[in-house]
Amino acid sequence: MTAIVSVEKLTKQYDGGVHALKDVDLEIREGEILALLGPNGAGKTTLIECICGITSISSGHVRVGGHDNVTDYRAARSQIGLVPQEVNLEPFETVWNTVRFSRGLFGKSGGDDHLESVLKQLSLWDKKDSQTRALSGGMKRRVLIAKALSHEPKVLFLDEPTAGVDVGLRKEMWNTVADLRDHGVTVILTTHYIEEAEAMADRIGVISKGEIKLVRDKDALMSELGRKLFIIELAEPATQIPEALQPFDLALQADGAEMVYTYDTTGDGTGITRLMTALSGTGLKVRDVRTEQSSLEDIFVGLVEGEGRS
Ligand SMILES: Nc1ncnc2c1ncn2[C@@H]1O[C@H](COP(=O)(O)OP(=O)(O)OP(=O)(O)O)[C@@H](O)[C@H]1O
Repeated sequence: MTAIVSVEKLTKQYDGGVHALKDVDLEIREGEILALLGPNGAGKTTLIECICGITSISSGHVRVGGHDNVTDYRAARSQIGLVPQEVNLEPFETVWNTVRFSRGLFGKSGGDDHLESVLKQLSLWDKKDSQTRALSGGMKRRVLIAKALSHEPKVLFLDEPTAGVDVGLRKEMWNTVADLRDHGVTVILTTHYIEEAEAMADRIGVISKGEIKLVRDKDALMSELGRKLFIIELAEPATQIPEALQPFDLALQADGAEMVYTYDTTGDGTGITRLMTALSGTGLKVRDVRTEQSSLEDIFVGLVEGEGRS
């Protein structure tokens, strides 16, 4: 694994005493999409701003592409593209001039080929001569991404890319980000939306009260959560699991009124047919059956319990 960003024991205490980040360790892999999920005030923006060098760090180290973002600030910063939460475009400027200007801010001249390929990749090439005020909301957000990619960074940060946008635009943004990843861009995004992390990320990091609670491959997390409960409500409560049902490892709940079978949705078969066949031979009468599933939301809520709303 190559780490493009490496965060070591990062602490941030704002003037006034807020301890926004506590001993954060994080490695971001080249080519991945990492979603940082956390409730309001968890420290997501502070973490991004510390990595990007916008906010000073209190202690610890951040390296971007091997460059320390304090002692080697310019080199570290040049590797980063940052897409802010707010759309902050010059309304009367053309798309082309907007991205050229951003590139110039990093002291880079030329690069028209790069800018052309970025605009094409983001489906903005036919809008290059349009003023930004004439663009749709989705296009404006894509211009922000084009600006952030104008100086050829290695890693792109998106701070809540879909905050306050409608469902259609949100899906459009998900597709754009997936496409960027397919073109080799490393993406770190922050979000409140669990379904957004689920839709886009290769890995998910959960941050709460300034601490990273967990960083896991999404697929591993999902397969862990892929467990489902098949609940059999009995007409008469049972005092024990009948011998014939022992292989199914059932649990009794609700004072024996329910038998619970846990199965893995990612496996080949659920085993429910075999269970029901075995059940019919026991003489137990079934009132009803239902299924329940644990979700990423359950885990998330468990991890950040007691904090602001997500
Ligand atoms: N400039 C600042 N000065 C003092 N405290 C700050 C400053 N910026 C953020 N904080 C505090 O640091 C903590 C983390 O805030 P941060 O904005 O990083 O969280 P967040 O996870 O991005 O939240 P949100 O999802 O609401 O944007 C909060 O308690 C916040 O009030």
